[in-house]
Order: sequence, then C-alpha cells, then structure tokens
Amino acid sequence: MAAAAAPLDRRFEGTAMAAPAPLERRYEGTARGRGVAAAGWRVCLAHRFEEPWQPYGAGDVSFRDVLRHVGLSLRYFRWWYKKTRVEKKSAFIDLLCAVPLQQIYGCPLGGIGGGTITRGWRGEFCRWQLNPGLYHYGTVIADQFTVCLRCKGQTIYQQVLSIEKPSTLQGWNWGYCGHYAFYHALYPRAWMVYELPGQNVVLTCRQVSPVIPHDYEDSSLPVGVFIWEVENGRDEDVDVSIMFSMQNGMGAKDDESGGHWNEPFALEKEGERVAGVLLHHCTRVNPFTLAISAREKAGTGVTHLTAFNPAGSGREVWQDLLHDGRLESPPGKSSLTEKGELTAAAVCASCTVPARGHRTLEMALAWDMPCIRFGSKEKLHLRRYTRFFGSGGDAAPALSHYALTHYEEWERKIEAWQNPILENSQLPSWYKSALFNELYFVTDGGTIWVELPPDCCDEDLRGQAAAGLSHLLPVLREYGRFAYLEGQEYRMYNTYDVHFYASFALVMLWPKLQISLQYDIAVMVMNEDVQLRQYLMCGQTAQVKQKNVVPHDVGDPDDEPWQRINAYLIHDTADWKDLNLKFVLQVYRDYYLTQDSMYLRDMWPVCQTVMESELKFDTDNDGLIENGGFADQTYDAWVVNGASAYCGGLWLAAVCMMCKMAEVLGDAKIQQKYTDILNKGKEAFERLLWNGKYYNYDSSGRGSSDSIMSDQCAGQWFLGACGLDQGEFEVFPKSHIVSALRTIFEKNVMSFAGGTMGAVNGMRPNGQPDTSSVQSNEVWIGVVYALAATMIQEGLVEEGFCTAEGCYRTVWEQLGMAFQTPEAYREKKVYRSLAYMRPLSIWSMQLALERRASQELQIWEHPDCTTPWLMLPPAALTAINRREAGT
Ligand SMILES: CC(C)CCC[C@@H](C)[C@H]1CC[C@H]2[C@@H]3CC=C4C[C@@H](O[C@@H]5O[C@H](CO)[C@@H](O)[C@H](O)[C@H]5O)CC[C@]4(C)[C@H]3CC[C@]12C
Repeated sequence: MAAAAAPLDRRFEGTAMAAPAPLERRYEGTARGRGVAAAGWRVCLAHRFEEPWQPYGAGDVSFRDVLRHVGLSLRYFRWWYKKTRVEKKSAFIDLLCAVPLQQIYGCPLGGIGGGTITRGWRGEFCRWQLNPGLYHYGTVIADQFTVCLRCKGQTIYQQVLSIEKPSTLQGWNWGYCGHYAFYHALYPRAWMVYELPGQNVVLTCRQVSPVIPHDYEDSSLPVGVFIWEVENGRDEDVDVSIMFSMQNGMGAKDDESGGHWNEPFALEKEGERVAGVLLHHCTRVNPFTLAISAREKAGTGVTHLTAFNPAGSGREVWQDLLHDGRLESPPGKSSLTEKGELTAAAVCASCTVPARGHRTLEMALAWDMPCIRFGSKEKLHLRRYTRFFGSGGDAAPALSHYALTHYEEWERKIEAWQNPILENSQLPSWYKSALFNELYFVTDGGTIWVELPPDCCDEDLRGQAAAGLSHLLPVLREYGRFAYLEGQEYRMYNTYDVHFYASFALVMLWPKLQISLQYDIAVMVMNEDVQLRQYLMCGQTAQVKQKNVVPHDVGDPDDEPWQRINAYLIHDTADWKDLNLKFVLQVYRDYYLTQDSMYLRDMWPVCQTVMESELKFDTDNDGLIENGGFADQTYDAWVVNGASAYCGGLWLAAVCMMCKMAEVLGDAKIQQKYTDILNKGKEAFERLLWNGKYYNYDSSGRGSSDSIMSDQCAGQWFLGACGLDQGEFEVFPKSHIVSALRTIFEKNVMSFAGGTMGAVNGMRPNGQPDTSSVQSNEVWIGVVYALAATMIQEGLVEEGFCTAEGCYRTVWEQLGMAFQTPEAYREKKVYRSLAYMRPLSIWSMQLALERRASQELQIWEHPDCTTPWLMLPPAALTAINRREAGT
C-alpha cells in the first residue's frame, strides 16, 4: 500500500483541491522530538494564520434576509436588552457580541465533565471552563513552563518557553524563538517540541489527559499531565530544571477578589512521592483548588515557591532559579490575598541528563471543584469524580498523585484504542487528525458529568422510574448525568436535534453516557412546563414544554439545567418535526450498537408516545409527515413546506425502526401498524419528492423547493449505520440514494468553492448556492461529516473522503480554527458559532468504515492487516492513497 506522505505538504491532482496550508513551513529546527505521533495536527510556533474571518453579523445579511427577519430582530433585541442589561445575565446565544475568533487553541486539559483548561498551540493556558458550561477566554501570562540548563555548576541557559513578550513579569526571559518549536495535537494527547537554540538540547513536552473510551472512572478526572522528555546532545552532562508557574485563578476578575492562598504539599503513597503547591481559590460560588506538582523519584528533585506576585517583575523568582536551578520558599502557607492582589506559585523539577543521554521529568496540573452550582445557584451538584476522590474540596493532592502514577496506564489504553486506526496506512492522515482531534468537544463542550444524589428525591425521576423506566435510577446512579453544550457560544445543554449528529462519538466511545443522556430525555418527554413565553421567530406565545414531545435542550448552564429545560426560545419546538424522530432513531441505533435490551424495553413506550405525537403531522394521512411552512427542524432559519426530503426521510427511517423494534420486542400489533404506515409513506415520499436525480428539498413547488439539500439522505444515514438498509428493510431505493449522493457530490461539493470546502447545505440545480435563507448557503461541518459517512456506507468512499477533507482543511488549516470547529461557514469571510457539537458526527465515518470493512472481509482479506475490520475495499483506497501521496 502507498506510504502516507507528510500530511501538510501534499498536492492534489485530479480534484480542484488547493494545496493545504503549510503550517510547518516556518519551522527551522531539525529536531523531531521524542515519541511524537506521526498523525495529527502539527503547526510551527512561528506560524501565522491568514486574517481571521468574522462571526456572522448584521452586515452579512442580505436586504431580503433583513426584511424576512425584521420581527425576529426586534423581538430578539428586546429580549437581549432585558436579559443582559436589566437582569445582568448573559444571553444563551449572544448575536450582538459574538466571541471574537482567536486562532490560538490546542488540546484542552482534563477528563470528561470535571471542567477543562485549554492550552493554546503556543503553550498558553487560555480557555477556561471551570464554572460549569461557562467559558472564560483569557491567557494567563504567569502560567508558564521555564527551562533552566546548568553545566558544571553554572547556569548556561534560562528561558520561558513562550514566544510572548508581556508587560508583566519583565524580569523573566521571554520571547523564545518560535521557529525552533512545533506543536502536534492528537487528542487527548499533544506534544510540544522545543529545540533550545545553541544548546544541543531538545525538550519534548507530552500533554496527556485521561480521556479513555469505555472508561467511566479515570475519564472523569480533572487533571492533565506534562511529561518532559529531555534529550541532551552534548558531550557533557547537563542539569535540567523545568519550572511550572501558575497564577491562583483563571485570569478573571475573581483572581483579585481577595482571600485566596497557597500552600505546599507532598504526598507519598505506595512508595511514590509527589510534591507541589495547592492554590486555593476561595470564591463564594464554586470555590476550587488548583494543584501544580511533580513526581519525585531517584535522580529527580522537586522544589517549590509557595507564593509570588504575578503582577510584578518576577525578578526574585527568576534569580532564584537562575542561581542554582532550584526554588527556595519560605515554609508554610502563604497569607490570604488582599482585595486587588494576585498571587501565583511555582514548582520546579530537576535532574541531571547525562551526555548524549535522555531523562524524563513528570509534572501535573489538577483542579478540584467538587461541588458545583449553575447560574441559578439553586441546587448543589457533585461532579462525577467525587465518587472516587470525595467532595470535601481536599482532593487536589490525591488527584495529582493519582495522575502522575497512572498516566502511563492511560497512555497504554489510549494507544490500544488509537493505534489500529493510526497504523492503517490506507486511511488518509488528515482523517486521523480530524477523527481524534474533533473529539476535544466531548470534554471541552462546557461538559458536565455529575452524580445523582444517593437519596435522590427528584419527584420526576421517581415518578418515571415507577411508571415504566425501570432502569432509569440504576443507570443514572451508576453512570451519573452527562451534558454538553450545543456550542461554546450556543449555551444550551444536550441540544437534541444537534446531538443526533454528535451522538455517534458518544455511543461508540462512552455508550453508557449516551444511554444515561437518553434516559434524561425520556423523562423530559413525559414532563411539561406550562409557563407561557413569547417565541422570537414568529412572535407567538406558547408554553415552554409540552407533554409527549422531545425537548430541544435540557437547559442553560447559567440557569438550572435538567430542572428548567428548553432554554431555546427562537421557536416553539413542540411543533418541530425532527426532534421526536431523532429520539426513535437514536434508541434503535444505540440498541443495535450496544445490544442493551433493558434500554430498548424501557425506551419502547417512550418511542411509541413520541411517534403518536408525530403522527399528527401527517395531515393528509398519506403515511408521510408534512412540514409546517416554517423552519420547524434543525435548520431553524430555513423554511420547509409540505413533504420534505430531510424530515420526510427521517420519518420513514424512524417508522422503519419502529417496525424493527416491534419485531425485536415481539409487539405484532405495533409492528403491523408501522408497517402499514411505512408502505404508504414510502410511496408518498417517492411520488412527492423524487425528481429522477435526487429528492427535492420540499414538495411545495415554491421557488427553491427543487434545491439540492446536502442532508437529504439523513434518514438513510441512520438506517445504514444500523444495518437496516437492505432486503426487507430497504426504505429508499438504493439507486435513488446513490443518484442523490452523486448529485450532491457534483453540485454541493465540487461546484462549491472548487470542491475545497465541503458541501453547501443547499444548491440550486443550476449550480448556484441556494440563497433563499440564511442557512441554505452555509456549510455545516457536522452535516458534511455525516454526509461523508453516508457516502461511505453507500460505496462512494472516495467521494466521502474528498467531501469531508474540504471541511477539515478549511477549518484546521486555512481558518486557524483548531479545537473550535464552528457550526457553519460561508464560502467567503464569515462563520457562525465557534466550538460546536455537531462535528463530532465524524465518528459516524469511522462506524461506516468499520461496517464496510467487516462486510468486505468476506470477499477480500488482506494478508498484512492485523485489524481487518478497519480495512477498506482495495479499489476505493487506491484512489484515496493516490491523492494522499500526491501522485
Ligand atoms: C446581528 C443581527 C441581530 C443579525 C440580524 C439578522 C438575523 C435576523 C438572522 C441572521 C442569521 C440568523 C441566525 C442563524 C442561526 C441561528 C441559530 C439558532 O440556534 C441553533 O442553531 C442550530 C442551527 O445552526 C439549530 O440546529 C439548533 O437547534 C439551534 O439551537 C437560533 C437562530 C439563529 C440565531 C438565527 C437567528 C436570526 C439570524 C441572526
């Protein structure tokens, strides 16, 4: 098989794909680092991305769209003013103050649901989600690693490993030359390789977070480990010290609120000793403790400085380290900070690296915020990790010790999971990077994972448990409650129409979290919230949540999620057509992948309930639902009228799955009922929407109803993922699906931006993007990955990879949006909603590949492959490899 070329300097022939951005071009070093993964996202620290694109603003809306949305704009502005200026809260979607794009982010630190701290690719600590679901964007300049080299008792080199030249801590030697370092991300690990100019010493810092598939313990821990590999190329021994400094706080106003204090700690257990400093951050709400530490072992000394002023020159710290490569500290705790005062601490690990030799220094960052309150401050929640480390707020030393003594095991598990994919030379390297790096959102999606209190007195939960969800309480008790945001800028938990796409990552890697999430939704289906409110799109007043329908989301972290749901008030989603169907589709998909029959049995009545609610949308009784003439589905600003490819296709797929579930559960009556509907509905779907090449957007016959929608095969996507796409279960004629996918590839992909940016949501048959709405001419990255998966399922493997590649390269290489993949971009200049949930759908590509390969296996077995289920059919791969190798 063709060897993979360097991922970032390839040329493409035979497609209009432009050369990818050479993110490593500025690297002038020769070092490749130690143990750095081959695949991943690699960038030189001196790299500069092109001018940042702008978030969608008023200026990007056409006059026609402005007129179309005058009512919404006025109502939104009135609501926004009240929320932000009168109630002094933040808006769940702030259209007037979008987060500005910073092209700086790298892998976040931390496991799932304990909060995250993102490090930038230049090494900065820059994006903080410690208060659940709420982000603070700010680089804390005191949070650094500094290296000190000494030979024969003399310091020969001391440098902050940062290219910054800040105005504080001016007594430190800043301005490391970025041309001699590169960053490499392969989530949940990242590497930074620093060649120390003129020193013949190379440092590789490997950052590891405990994000381990199918692990529900260590994956919840709020820790990150930094393993410093020091390579000495000199002919003499070098004493090397790495100092890790950290401010008490996250660079927000709170840091100066007074009352914070630091203290040194050392913890020895089972012959392993870890030492460092605790930084107690004593806020009224959600207080926490940060811990910086290092592992002491033979030949490695650990020293610390309990407190220093990060707002001053820092000269005393610098000189102290310079003097002997160690830190000296007054004993005991620091005093409490005064109001307006900042404090920081540092820990230093030192060892001697023999001439031409190599040594390792291990450091950790842990944070302990066990008890959390959301914005409403009504309820106290315990984070998942408290079941292993307690909720007393004193766990930071134990967390640090555990992280430093278990990271090797975590890495073994991470490699066992990733290697079969990474070692598959038939998969293009951009895909390997995309697949693992997009997973950052599972932890950095404002994610929370909390315990169900043992004495749970939530009436709703108890009621539902009694009323048929027999495994609700056992599941929630054992696996806790999980929620992640629709997007860092779209602050709603578990937005369900979007989770539909992202859920593949969860069910494939942490299936119990998907199941727990589904139980939560099932409970909410049964509940109502009769409070009335005005919806902003159309201005009508309706209740917050109706009974027997799937909610849009489970709430805003700035309020009280799970308690007050449906934070989204743009539309009354009780009338949305996709939400109920997406529940049914996920239930069967989850059952198919997990074979959890308790789950299936519990969800079955809920599926019947939501399908009954949905049936009322089949107004003409032809077996097919109709859309309501407004944007009543995930494309919430793109109006649909009558039968539609998207919702109609999801409907038929859900009806098919109802038949299948009824069969599995032996419910013949329901099976017959849905079989009848399916037969009628299939006929109506083909008659109303098939135009000989693809399925029309909708059946209204209006101006853009024959648009080509990139997501028109969403129903087939789910059917295929569950093996329900052939024989008696064939819902859509195979030839129609393949023809539709080919049309999408030709029009939405290759005729848009020269085939380099993925698939535009809507394309007119004449090859012009559909501008009938503000969303039809957008590209939705998560939809594109789902489309690519569908193509792979249907045998259009090369087309699928080519389609997805455009999005990856645009986001990660051209636009500098690493670790913040947005919901959408347009062909030029604008994007929408950074750090979004939907792109996790890339895991459905992996499922499609695995499924295909296992089918192909019967007819084609490759002698060299140790993981045959990851193999692709030879014909498709020859083409992909040709493009990958640039031949
Ligand atoms: C800055 C001005 C106020 C702009 C004036 C023009 C506006 C009236 C419209 C231009 C763009 C519209 C927005 C486009 C997207 C939106 C997202 C939506 O929420 C979530 O979106 C997902 C789709 O991306 C959806 O799947 C999820 O379920 C939703 O939770 C809410 C509406 C809107 C903000 C939309 C509103 C009107 C414009 C700003």
